[in-house]
Amino acid sequence: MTPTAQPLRLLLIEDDEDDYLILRDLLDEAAGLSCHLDWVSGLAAGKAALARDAHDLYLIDYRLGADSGLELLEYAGEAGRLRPMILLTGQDDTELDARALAMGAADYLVKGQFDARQLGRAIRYALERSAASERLLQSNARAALLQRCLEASHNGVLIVDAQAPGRPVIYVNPAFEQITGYSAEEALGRNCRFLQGSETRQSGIEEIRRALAAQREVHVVLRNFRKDGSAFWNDLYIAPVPDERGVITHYIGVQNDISERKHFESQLAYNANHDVLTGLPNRALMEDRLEQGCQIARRYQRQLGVMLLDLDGFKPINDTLGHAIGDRMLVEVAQRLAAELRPGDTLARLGGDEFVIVLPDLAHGEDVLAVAERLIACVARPYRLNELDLHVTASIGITLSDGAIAQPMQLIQQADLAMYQAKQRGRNNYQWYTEHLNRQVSESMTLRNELQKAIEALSFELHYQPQIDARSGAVTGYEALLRWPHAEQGMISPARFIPVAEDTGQIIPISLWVLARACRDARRLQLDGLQGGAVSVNISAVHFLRDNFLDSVREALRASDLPPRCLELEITESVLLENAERAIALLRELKALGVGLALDDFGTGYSSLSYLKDLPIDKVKIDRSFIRDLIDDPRDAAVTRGIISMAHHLDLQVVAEGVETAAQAARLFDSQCDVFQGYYYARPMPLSELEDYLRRARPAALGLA
Ligand SMILES: Nc1nc2c(ncn2[C@@H]2O[C@H](COP(=O)(O)O[C@H]3[C@@H](O)[C@H](n4cnc5c(=O)[nH]c(N)nc54)O[C@@H]3COP(=O)(O)O)[C@@H](O)[C@H]2O)c(=O)[nH]1
Repeated sequence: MTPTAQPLRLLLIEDDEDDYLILRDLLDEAAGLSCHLDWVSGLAAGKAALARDAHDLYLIDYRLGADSGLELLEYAGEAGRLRPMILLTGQDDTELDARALAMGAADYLVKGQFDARQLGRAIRYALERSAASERLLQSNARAALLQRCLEASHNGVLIVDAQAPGRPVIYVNPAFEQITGYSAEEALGRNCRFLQGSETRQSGIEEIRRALAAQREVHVVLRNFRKDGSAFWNDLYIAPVPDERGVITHYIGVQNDISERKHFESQLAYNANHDVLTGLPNRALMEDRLEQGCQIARRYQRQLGVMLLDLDGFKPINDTLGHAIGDRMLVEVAQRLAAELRPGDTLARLGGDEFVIVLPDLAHGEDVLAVAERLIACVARPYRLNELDLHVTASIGITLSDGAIAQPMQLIQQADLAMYQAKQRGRNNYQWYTEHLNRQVSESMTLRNELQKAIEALSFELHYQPQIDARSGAVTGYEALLRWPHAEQGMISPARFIPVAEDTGQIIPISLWVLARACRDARRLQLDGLQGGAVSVNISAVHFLRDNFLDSVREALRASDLPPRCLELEITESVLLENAERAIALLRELKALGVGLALDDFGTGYSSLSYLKDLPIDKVKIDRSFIRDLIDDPRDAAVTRGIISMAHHLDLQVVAEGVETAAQAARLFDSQCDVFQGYYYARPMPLSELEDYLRRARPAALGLA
């Protein structure tokens, strides 16, 4: 009986008041029973009281007028009332006793045959039995709920008997069956080792053994095997289950198949280190391999070779045929390169069409050359993609190390410099990194910085070199030549800084300044009454190909008020390289504007004669490399004559550059060359000197006619 401070509340359902009074007196006498007795009479009042459920125990008389107390037992049973009920009768009837107990009565007492002590004991027993069965019911309900939870769980659960020999499995839930493929019948009675397959030496298993020995819980991830032999990652939590005395009687294991998560994690780890397109190591993994390579080279006194390979001609394929084709080509390049390397080598893709090759174990540094040659050859084979034969080549920069380098990534920078050099040297070749190359690059960096300061301070000058008419000796024009007076290095040649400026884009402000200054100076000469003809300005292909080049010419003319016919633009064949049609269209617009056009350095570089007839130019300038050996080398003389003849047939004037001697001038004159320019006549000079020169110039003194 639950100990309570409150007296028990009892209800007597009885028609006879005398019986109520007798019972009340007996209860008062019953030792150890503190209770309060209520009384109702009749079946209806009894049902109502049962429905209210306000009492701890009911004493029900068998005879309720014409009704039977058994009806109340039945009613309570149907209503799910669980309070103990004791049936009281006037006579001892075994059959009635049995029926009453079957219908849920806790006891059966015959009126007049029990005393206070017996009544008290009957009530106590009834209450205790009722409490016990209520506890049992609750416990059964809880057990049923736990069972349902285990059955519904997505986690596999197994219970092991810790006391039985071999610790057999005594329970597995359906999720366990589903994860492992073993049915409960197949799993029960066995030790869990059957899930380990042959992998019994996993560190997790050791950990489980230690935990079980120490009787503590453990969480491990094991590689287990399903019934069909396939492996799965088992995220397993095992806890010891003690009984009331603290003795471990069972172990419960909760397991989860985390194979998918493991796969995803390893995919993530793979992706973090590999290029998704080609599957090659990416920059991160390459860095790692590079460091390892340096360690190997140091430890075993070997050479480490690092190559940076960049494809030539990949961009136009990618841009014109689309990225799908470009991607397929990159994959094929990766496969071809990989096939040329040894297992210990690393081929990585840095992005775009750039690959790194790390050769960590070279006996001789030169061994890298054979590899480079193989790589160049394999890349150059045609690619059959979308029924097209496509071609790319490779430029490779190579550097070597003995591994003693604090920052291995510097090797990539070195290889990059060498690769850039390979590009400059016509592509489809390899170049070594050298200290000299390094110096060149760092000089070029310094030059860039200084050039920027010069641009900002406008510390350039223009010198002018006269051009002489071969027949009359008159000055027909003068070429503007840029000069950069440097505080420490003196006059820096444009041949040195213009290529750097073209690379960096610094050529644009420089070129705009030259154009504006040349137009302004030419206009000043005109206003001073000096007849020098047109001023020729060298135009970099980088500037020429800018969208607003035409506007910048117009602006220079407008700002200086120079008539367009007094300006001549010298372009080189390189302007035609990228987009010849666009370049020719632009030349036509310039022509329409009224400026003169000359093709500079003719005979060098691209020199495709087919386009020459379409160019709206006025002049070609024979490169001074032909003039230099004109007298001694009959081939140069022949080329020069050929150029002059061809130009005349196309109605173009010919200017010879770099005329240094009278003999050269005479030979050129004989070959019908129209205009001479060179030190023989005058060196490039500042504007003030040009003014004097033009004042002094006498056609008869200069001409050969
Ligand atoms: N985009 C621009 N390029 C420019 C500009 N100014 C010059 N340049 C180009 O730089 C290159 C080197 O020019 P420079 O050192 O000025 O040399 C020129 C002449 O000084 C030189 N020359 C002239 N006569 C002789 C000679 O008899 N012998 C000899 N050894 N050299 C001589 O030739 C250069 C002229 O070249 P070109 O332009 O091809 O007529 C040079 O490529 C310049 O074009 C500029 O403002 N913008």
